[in-house]
Amino acid sequence: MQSIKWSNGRLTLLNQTLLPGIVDYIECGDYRRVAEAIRRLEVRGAPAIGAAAAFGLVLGARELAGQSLDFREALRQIADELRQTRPTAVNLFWAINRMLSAADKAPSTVSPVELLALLEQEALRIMEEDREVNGRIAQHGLVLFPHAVEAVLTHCNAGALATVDIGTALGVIRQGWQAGKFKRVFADETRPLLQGARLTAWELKEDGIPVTLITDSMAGWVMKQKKVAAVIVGADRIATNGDVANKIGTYSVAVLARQHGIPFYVAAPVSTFDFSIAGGDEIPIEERNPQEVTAIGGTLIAPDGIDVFNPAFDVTPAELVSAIITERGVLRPPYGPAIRSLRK
Ligand SMILES: CSC[C@H]1O[C@H](OP(=O)(O)O)[C@H](O)[C@@H]1O
Repeated sequence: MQSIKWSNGRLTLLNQTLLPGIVDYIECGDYRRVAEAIRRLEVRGAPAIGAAAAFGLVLGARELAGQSLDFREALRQIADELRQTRPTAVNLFWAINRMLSAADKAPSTVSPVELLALLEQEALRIMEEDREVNGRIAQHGLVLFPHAVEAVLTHCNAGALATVDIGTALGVIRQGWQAGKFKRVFADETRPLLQGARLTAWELKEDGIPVTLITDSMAGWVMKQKKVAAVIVGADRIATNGDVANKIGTYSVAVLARQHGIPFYVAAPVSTFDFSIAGGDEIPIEERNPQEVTAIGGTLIAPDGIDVFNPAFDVTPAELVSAIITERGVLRPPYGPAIRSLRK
């Protein structure tokens, strides 16, 4: 299952809001449709959002190439529109900045058409690098399982649908299962948008990996009953001190894991680290439409107009994180020095 496809200058996104029941695709003819897809979570997951935005800039550059205007300034305006789609996943900003940097490095004499070709190559590199990074994260994750365990738990979806390839947390899970490190995965449904139930359970079932779906409120009891030996989740932004922003509910899982003496692992590429912030309290947390909480599939599950708090992410403090699995290896606390070394 490919979340994103670029072929013959056309961007195709798997519409994740319709999964698992409907497998349908969105053909993005211009950057505005890409921005809408990110806002709607038709494409979602930090690395996937970054890659989609990169190709959104390519579509924008193609639109500009035929116009007589300040190409680079107009491209920066399109980049700003893409930046405003979602605030938490740092990969969005990392990818956009990388694309603009590629354009800025080009000589001022290059034509818009030549810049367009250069931007397309950079977006393709971002996609290919994510593919390679997924594989390296999966490999490094194996060291965390020297002995086979019964099962692991994951929250939300950090799989193929959140990246360009096999995923981050689900990449580790796929590799671990293939290596016989565990026999089953417990997947939190992940209210309110159910990325666990709709996406992770679907991905793992498609791969033939035994998966048990649970509601978010069951995670503690599953741990109390010793049904899982580790937690593996993804991330949307990691601060220099190791604080981790991830889907809402992740912090609760981390606290429960600590209570039950279960290791809590985070799998994330270096592109998810935000070296500009010291701690998690600087991470912007997206708040989304209250109707995501008060309705499911258009059916009201709460009084209409009820007050709602709907943060899409929370921040797990570094002291609750047992290890961070990156493509450069496994980081252990204290995270500061190890994370700063990633920057080089
Ligand atoms: C590999 S990043 C996946 C990360 O992104 C998800 O958020 P969303 O579905 O809102 O894009 C969630 O936090 C996942 O852990």
